[in-house]
Amino acid sequence: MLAYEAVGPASAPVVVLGSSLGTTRAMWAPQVASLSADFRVVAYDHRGHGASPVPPGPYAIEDLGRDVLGLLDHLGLDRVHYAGLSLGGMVGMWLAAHAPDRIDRLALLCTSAHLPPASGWHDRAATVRSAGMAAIADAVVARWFTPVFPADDAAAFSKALVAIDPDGYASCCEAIAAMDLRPVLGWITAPTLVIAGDADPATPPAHAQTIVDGVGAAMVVIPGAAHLANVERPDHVTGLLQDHFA
Ligand SMILES: O=C(O)CC1=CCC(=O)O1
Repeated sequence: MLAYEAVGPASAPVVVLGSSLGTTRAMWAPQVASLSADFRVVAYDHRGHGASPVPPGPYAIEDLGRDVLGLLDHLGLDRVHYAGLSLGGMVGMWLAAHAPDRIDRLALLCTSAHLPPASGWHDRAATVRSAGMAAIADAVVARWFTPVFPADDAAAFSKALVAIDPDGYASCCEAIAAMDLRPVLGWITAPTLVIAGDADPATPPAHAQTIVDGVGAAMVVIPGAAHLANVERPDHVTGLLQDHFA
């Protein structure tokens, strides 16, 4: 069972939050306090991350999506809103396409339906398996925040990244390498909001546009945000999620 935390009124509509590769549910701290005033917020750790189990890899996005369906079943939740950033957004697209009866409204942040080249993900998986998470930390965190983001805060995210299990992280890299969700975007019927950071070098706004074109979604580009836009522009992102799920 995935590790999770649930905050907010037990009878309120549920918002499930899926985080990015190399982070835990703590990534959503800037949103949880505000969202939990009106929603039951369930933030979880992907398999291979945080306090969730690390089954043997490689993983597929479908595996991560079925983990979330298992969590919903465990919690007795038939239908929820879902917001996912990056890897969390990939899981959100899979869920909304393959389990449309379980997903009410969908928010996809700083994510992509297809993120080649696969060789880059296999190289990254091999690096962390042989040399550990510290070998990739500086390069990864440089894509998460713009240069004006406070260095101490970036260092805290780097420390959390280095604490992720290398096998779990590598197996999620392999899931991204094999992912191509473009053919199923048209299956998504949930009202969808796509959010991009204007300075995101990992999943730039062009990737968001592909999702918008495939789903028929609304799109917002956040100024002054790199990949972890919900951390760098917390109030803007929280407001968008509150409006979309209201
Ligand atoms: O780690 C990166 O390079 C950016 C990223 C891609 C998928 C994800 O969750 O983060």
